[in-house]
Amino acid sequence: MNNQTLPRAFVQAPSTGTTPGYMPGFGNDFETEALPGALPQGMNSPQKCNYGLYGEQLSGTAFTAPSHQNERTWCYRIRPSVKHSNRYAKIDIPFWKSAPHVDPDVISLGQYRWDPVPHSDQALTWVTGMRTMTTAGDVNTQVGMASHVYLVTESMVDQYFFSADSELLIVPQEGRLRFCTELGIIDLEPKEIAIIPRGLLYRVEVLDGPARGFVCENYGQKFELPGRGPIGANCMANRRDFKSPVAAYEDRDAPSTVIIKWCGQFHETTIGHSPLDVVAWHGNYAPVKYDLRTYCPVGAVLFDHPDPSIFTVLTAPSGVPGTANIDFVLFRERWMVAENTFRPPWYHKNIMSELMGNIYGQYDAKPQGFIPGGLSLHNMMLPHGPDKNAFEGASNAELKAEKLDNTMSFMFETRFPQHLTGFAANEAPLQDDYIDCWDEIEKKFDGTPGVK
Ligand SMILES: O=C(O)Cc1cc(O)ccc1O
Ligand SMILES: [Fe+2]
Repeated sequence: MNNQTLPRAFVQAPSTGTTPGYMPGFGNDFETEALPGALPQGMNSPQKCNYGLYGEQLSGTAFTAPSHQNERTWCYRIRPSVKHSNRYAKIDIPFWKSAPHVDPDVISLGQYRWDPVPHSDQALTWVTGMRTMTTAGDVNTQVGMASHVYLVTESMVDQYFFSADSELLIVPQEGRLRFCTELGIIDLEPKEIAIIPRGLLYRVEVLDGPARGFVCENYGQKFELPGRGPIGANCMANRRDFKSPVAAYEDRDAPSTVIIKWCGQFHETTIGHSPLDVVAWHGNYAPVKYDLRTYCPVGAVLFDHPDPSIFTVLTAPSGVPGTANIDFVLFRERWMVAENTFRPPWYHKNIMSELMGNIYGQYDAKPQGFIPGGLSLHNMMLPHGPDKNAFEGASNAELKAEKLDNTMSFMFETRFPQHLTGFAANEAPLQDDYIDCWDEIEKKFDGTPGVK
């Protein structure tokens, strides 16, 4: 056994605890071991690893990616992941779709809004309970995204999953889930988000169900923190508020299945043990969670309404500077103080496609109809903005300092048009009358000067 001294920042995993342990930071180079001395020091590939562990690298970026973007993690595990007992067989997961997926019978051009997708009496896991609402781009060329609603009632038992296609940004709206991953355990509840990286194996357990939420499946370059520009080094999302799990492993022999999403298709193989057998790891490619209540919004302090990019929590670049594959934007509680200003979002058409979800409360541009658990889609270049009531209310409101309270909605905004799935168009509770919310907007112009 190798008796090296543990580094100062070392975090010990709880071997049995019910509360997972976390390490703060976003994209840090972490190191963590569940057994003392399991992590080699000063090198990655000793001739023999301590405890008889196998060393294995998980690369999240090309080997040659620029160093500030290069991400990989070294795992020290009971068995190498290549040990599975049969070839991959295709399986059908009918409601989880991938781009390109253009249903010829569905019209994606339009302003759309949905009530919360209801639970059914079906037992659904993280994999079978995924309901794709929209797809954008192309999973094979690694551009674009899909948006999903998850409806989960059952824990995965001796079943594991990974997506080779994507990282998943998870936004819970109801219920609590536990993500038991190769790199440790993340518990997740509403007002928090998590990112599960591409290729990382995990099992999802229901802590408090049924669970519902939203997922942004990112086919492209990883989410990162947006540059703050002149805002400086603080506010918006701060790195220390992101938490990655400490190492936690299972040494359990049980016939199990591994489901793999690969190029938009699902496959299964069998394995004789829990693959969550990483005893120690170090690196910067890791799952992470973040409490949205720690997001520090920056906004207008005198007049006008800035572009919503001011509320970007995370951005996934597309290769075109400043034009994201996906921005994840948060509309949370904040003070409204702008003078002589129409304070809610303005009317607009946007080259980017905006999918929104309501986590809780009321959204200022749509005081009615956009309810917690609900979604809306304003696709590429389609006009939208405040409904009639929001417009009249905000145009006539006394402009004192006002706290927008009890509000948390978000947007997955992508440079690619989003195509509705058949599920979104025909099975999910689409509000047929959504566009009527702008019906009553009247012409005020009569050719005479003056405020109307
Ligand atoms: O359409 C929406 O409600 C999202 C949005 C909010 C905002 O403050 C400005 C622009 C925008 O697209
Ligand atoms: Fe918008």
